[in-house]
Amino acid sequence: MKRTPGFFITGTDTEVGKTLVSGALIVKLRETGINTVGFKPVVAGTYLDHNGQSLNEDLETLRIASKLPADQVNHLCPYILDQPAAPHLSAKAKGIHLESDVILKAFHEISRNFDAVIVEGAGGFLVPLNQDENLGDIAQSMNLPVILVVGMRLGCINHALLSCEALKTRNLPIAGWVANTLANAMPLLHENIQTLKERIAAPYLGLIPSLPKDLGKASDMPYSLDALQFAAQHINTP
Ligand SMILES: Nc1ncnc2c1ncn2[C@@H]1O[C@H](COP(=O)(O)OP(=O)(O)OP(=O)(O)O)[C@@H](O)[C@H]1O
Ligand SMILES: C[C@H](N)[C@H](N)CCCCCC(=O)O
Ligand SMILES: [Mg+2]
Repeated sequence: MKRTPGFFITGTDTEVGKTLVSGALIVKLRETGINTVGFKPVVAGTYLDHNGQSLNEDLETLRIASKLPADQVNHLCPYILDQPAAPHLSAKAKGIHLESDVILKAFHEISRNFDAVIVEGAGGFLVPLNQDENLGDIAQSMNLPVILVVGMRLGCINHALLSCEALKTRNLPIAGWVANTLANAMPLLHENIQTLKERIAAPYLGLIPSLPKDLGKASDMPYSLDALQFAAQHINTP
């Protein structure tokens, strides 16, 4: 396997399977001996576990995949906001100004201790960070090849092609794209994938099927390691 500094995982929208793909890639890279960790620039939305501790589902998934103990979850994200909303708005409601410098510092810190970092974006590619910056700027500063997760539902063709244009405008290399089946498979799934294959100038990394019932997750809970391993079997690493 080629050496990789990691990937920036973006998606056609929020709730399209970025966390599933990020966790699966961490599992895959770790299986080949690459000491890989997950990272999120910002998360919005927390739940209370049975001990009353405030947790975020994406960070828990990335932590479990990265084989880190519970008390190290804060290393995976500099901004943990409680309200599940657009991050700059959740932050503003709490009087917090999201700073790219803070995010990049946390990213460089964690990068020092691992061979590869899988960075999961928040929402789609151009989600705002503050009045002047967005997640696309963060991806550009991190200088990682990008993987686009396409949530296979009606409308995804347009969202995927818009995302590719935005990536191209920023000269960000697309290492590949993943088709992710959401809970309900869409009509003409394979024809939709073919349409995208003909239009996205980057390798197709595979189709993740709908998770089997016993591997499905409650909406605000993390993915299980079994679910990540299932997804990992269906995608290639670029
Ligand atoms: N292959 C799949 N099979 C069944 N359900 C899925 C699949 N992929 C994703 N889902 C469901 O869709 C929801 C969104 O997935 P996920 O959290 O991975 O998206 P996301 O892009 O990371 O969202 P966010 O923008 O909030 O980070 C989850 O609740 C998950 O259960
Ligand atoms: C809270 C949610 N799960 C995501 N983490 C954030 C999604 C932000 C979407 C903003 C938008 O594009 O309108
Ligand atoms: Mg996510």
